[in-house]
Amino acid sequence: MSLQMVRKLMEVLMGNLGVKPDDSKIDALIGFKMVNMNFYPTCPNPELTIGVGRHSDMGALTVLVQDGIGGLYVKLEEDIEDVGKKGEWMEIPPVQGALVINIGDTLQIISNGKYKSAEHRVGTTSTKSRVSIPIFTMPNPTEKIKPLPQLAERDGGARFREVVFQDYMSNFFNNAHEGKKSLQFAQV
Ligand SMILES: O=C(O)CCC(=O)C(=O)O
Ligand SMILES: [Fe+2]
Repeated sequence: MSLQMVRKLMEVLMGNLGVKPDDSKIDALIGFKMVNMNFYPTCPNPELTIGVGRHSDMGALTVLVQDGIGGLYVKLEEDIEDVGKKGEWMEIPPVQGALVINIGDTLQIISNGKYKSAEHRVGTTSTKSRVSIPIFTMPNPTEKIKPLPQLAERDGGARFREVVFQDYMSNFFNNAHEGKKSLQFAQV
């Protein structure tokens, strides 16, 4: 997936909220990219071992390539028929050729909470090792992020304060991950 497609996706997601940030704003929100390569070796005691603890990603959108092993779980934000109840963990089954797109904290902040960042975790298995490659698109470190003014106005107030992304990132990396606690840094 090219950055072009992530930009398009951002435009669609913003369009659904009835806002149209200009191209330079969108580019500033996704302009900083990082690729991780995760290897989860087989684990003799998967029930005692965490692959990645529960967290949300800090950027705008994460594009994730996973192999065929599985082990990525996302927490349901609300009841979904035939899928599960709010608060339950749902495995995101690997689908050949498919990418997983995660919403990150930045998108939650700029949408004034309309989009929720996905809380997720990774489990391990005793029989197969796993590889995943997330591509994180994030705001430029000097970018100030806050709810888009049009949305804050419509909602009768901003639910998040303005933060410089660099500071958000420091807070994210300097504290142990505990679900979506990272977002509290930007809460008003
Ligand atoms: O391995 C995965 O599927 C996800 C990894 C992850 O959540 C992360 O690197 O932020
Ligand atoms: Fe993640």
